[in-house]
Amino acid sequence: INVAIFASGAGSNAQKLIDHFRKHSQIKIALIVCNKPGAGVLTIAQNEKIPSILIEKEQFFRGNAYVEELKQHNVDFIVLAGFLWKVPVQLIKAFPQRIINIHPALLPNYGGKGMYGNFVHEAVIAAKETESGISIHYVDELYDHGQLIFQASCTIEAGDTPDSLAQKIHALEHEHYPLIVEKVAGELQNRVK
Ligand SMILES: N[C@@H]1O[C@H](COP(=O)(O)O)[C@@H](O)[C@H]1O
Repeated sequence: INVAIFASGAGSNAQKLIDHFRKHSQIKIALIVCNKPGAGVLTIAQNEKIPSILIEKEQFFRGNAYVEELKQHNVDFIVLAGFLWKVPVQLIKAFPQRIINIHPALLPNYGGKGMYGNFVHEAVIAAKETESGISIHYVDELYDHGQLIFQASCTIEAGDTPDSLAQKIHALEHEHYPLIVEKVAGELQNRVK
């Protein structure tokens, strides 16, 4: 199973996924797709010698959504890891039940357009929530909306700030995302056999 990681930021989740699947016999991180010039994840791709493509808005939303490029890299499964653009229907149709995303909050709360990075943690803390967490879900036409696959939570202590909460959330993401990708992509492997 060839996996493409879509990311817009630093790429800490991408790095954990690359480390986890480095010696994996069935699942390979085959491509990094990024929409932000200079993003940290592009440096990770270079260091790891993994092909990467920098995508343009025009072609992504009004062109072929890079479906051809993904096919050229024999991509079977797409993992969003801090990718900030909504996935166009064309791409969802080309990869049915083969695109998953991780969101740094307990969906269905604190999801949707504009709800990313520290904006999420600020909103969670402002609402005086006592817990937060991560949500991994299949991607559909709406932001942070598709069928849930997995959630894990952490408590919010009195002194927590958006930054300290972000640290706790990243720890949960790095612990669980590689294992969930392995499980879901592994099931795909059995489906395509
Ligand atoms: N969607 C969110 O964006 C962040 C990306 O972090 P990184 O993987 O680029 O470090 C993660 O917290 C993820 O949940």
